[in-house]
Amino acid sequence: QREENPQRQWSLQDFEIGKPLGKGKFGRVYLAREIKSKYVVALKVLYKEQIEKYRLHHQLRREMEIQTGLRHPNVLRLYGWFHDAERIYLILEYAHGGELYRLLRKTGHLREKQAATYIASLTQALAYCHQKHVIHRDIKPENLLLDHEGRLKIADFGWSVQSSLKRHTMCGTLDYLAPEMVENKAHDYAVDNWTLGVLCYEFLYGIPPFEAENQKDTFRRIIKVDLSFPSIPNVSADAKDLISRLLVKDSSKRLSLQKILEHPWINKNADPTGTCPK
Ligand SMILES: CC(=O)NC[C@@H]1CCN(c2c(Cl)cnc3[nH]c(-c4cn(C)nc4C)nc23)C1
Repeated sequence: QREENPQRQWSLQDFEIGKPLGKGKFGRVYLAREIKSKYVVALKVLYKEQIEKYRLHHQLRREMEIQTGLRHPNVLRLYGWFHDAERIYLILEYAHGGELYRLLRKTGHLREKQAATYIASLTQALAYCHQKHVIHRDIKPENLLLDHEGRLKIADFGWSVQSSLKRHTMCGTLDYLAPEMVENKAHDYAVDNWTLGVLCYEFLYGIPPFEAENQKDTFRRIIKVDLSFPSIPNVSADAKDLISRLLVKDSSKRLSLQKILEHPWINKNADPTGTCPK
């Protein structure tokens, strides 16, 4: 049957391949340009044998169906895909600003206006995803990209799920896991709210809140919600208030996405255009 928006059949011959941009989960991502339109994209190349070996084709299919259907200024677009004998190619939006992670490592920590702007963008993107019944579950700085105007883009929906009922599968890296995921309990949308708290803390202090020497200690700190605020850098009381209302063990008591957007710290500091000029 015809697609919702008729995707023409792409092939490798339609693109000029540029420099490698980095490693995704199961393949490399290249800068590329569609020859006719000169449109610049990121081309994610995945090896079929890897996908089969790790039995990931259903997860990949889910990622592709989910990301193709999402249209939001803070969600990286998946324009289409094609394959050849050994590889699957995802035609992704190219984020000119690169990984937020690098910016964070370079600057150490973000200014409050910058951090609030990114948290507001992430919250709006998650509210959009949740109303489309999608839980990302893997929001971490490595999966956050920046466009040419410094606008945040959530990428890599590899672990996102079409949430019908509560999910039980383990996923994500340690620092960003909510207690109910660490304790392998049923979890739902509210895991993304917890992660927003972790990210907000990391944007402002440069380190995630429950960082520890090893996994066991990180797990223990998460389950205990062992949260403390360093005195350096000096962070506003409003910011700490928002973080404290997100890093709550009982997932039903975490601040809702709507309430985050109404929080005083967001209202005072977030740039409505999402770009937050220097
Ligand atoms: C979230 C994710 O999939 N990360 C792994 C891949 C690394 C490059 N990916 C990019 C993807 Cl999928 C899209 N756009 C990108 N832009 C860049 C980039 C730009 N600069 C200046 N430096 C970099 C790096 N990278 C991408 C994603």
